[in-house]
Amino acid sequence: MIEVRDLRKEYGGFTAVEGSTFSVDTGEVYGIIGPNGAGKTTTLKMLAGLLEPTAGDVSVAGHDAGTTEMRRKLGFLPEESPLYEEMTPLSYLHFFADLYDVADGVADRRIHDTLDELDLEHRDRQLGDMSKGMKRKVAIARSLINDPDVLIYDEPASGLDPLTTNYVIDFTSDLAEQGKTIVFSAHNLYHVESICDRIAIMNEGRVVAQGALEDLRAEHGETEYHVFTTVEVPGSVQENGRYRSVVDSMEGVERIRADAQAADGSVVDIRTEESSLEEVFLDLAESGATT
Ligand SMILES: Nc1ncnc2c1ncn2[C@@H]1O[C@H](COP(=O)(O)OP(=O)(O)OP(=O)(O)O)[C@@H](O)[C@H]1O
Repeated sequence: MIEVRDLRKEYGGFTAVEGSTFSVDTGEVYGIIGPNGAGKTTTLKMLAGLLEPTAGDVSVAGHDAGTTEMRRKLGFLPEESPLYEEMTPLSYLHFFADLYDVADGVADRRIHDTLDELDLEHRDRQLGDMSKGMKRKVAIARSLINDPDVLIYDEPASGLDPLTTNYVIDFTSDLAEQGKTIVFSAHNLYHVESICDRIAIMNEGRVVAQGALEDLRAEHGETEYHVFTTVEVPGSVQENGRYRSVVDSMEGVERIRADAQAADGSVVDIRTEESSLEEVFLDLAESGATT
């Protein structure tokens, strides 16, 4: 659905994005994470056809980025969505429906259905008088006005309280279940972990790792084995009447088993702990790894 090849963006002499190559399948949720300034917004804007790449290719649903055909298939949610403050949600959304040539009857139904799904109250209040969360919901409704196949969301839950954040993330996940293809950036790795099929980690303009979380963990993460024994073994700490040792390999587990047996004890429990996305991310960001 989305193909990105060798994408590069320079601002003046500064390279903000370099050599990005990835693809997103139909119905997939693809998360882009990375520290501040990694190039996420720049990448998303190029995907949405709002920023001309210095080099490289982007195609969305078979159309080049920026073409009218592509825009009709796409909904973009910017990181900050300035709305026309004097408009109400209804007048604002009808205005954009007109821009997309959505027939009046269809627009009416779509706007009300979407605002119902988003649980937006006070639809006749001016946008300038609405809370941040309400404004974000209106911006999300705007991204859906043309019933696009592809959604590009730049930090959809940025600056929202935890309740509204959960609402927006769940809503995004529901959109994916309805078959939309979604690319989004986020700073909250838990959200990315919970709803993304695949993830790209960006650092200093480059995609330094990408894949399903399990693959990223296998390639860049670590597995820790927490081994509980009935007796003290070298390196163990006492915990609730037993002893816990932490090792990073099965050989380590076998060594502890042998140590425990030699002290007339035994292994009573082994727990596996995988690196979280946060740990993989921090390792990659700190090592400045590149692909
Ligand atoms: N219009 C611009 N002119 C010059 N430099 C820019 C411009 N827009 C972005 N940059 C620079 O490009 C780099 C990437 O910025 P970008 O906004 O894409 O990062 P980001 O990963 O989205 O960051 P954040 O998480 O803080 O939103 C940064 O160093 C930024 O300062």
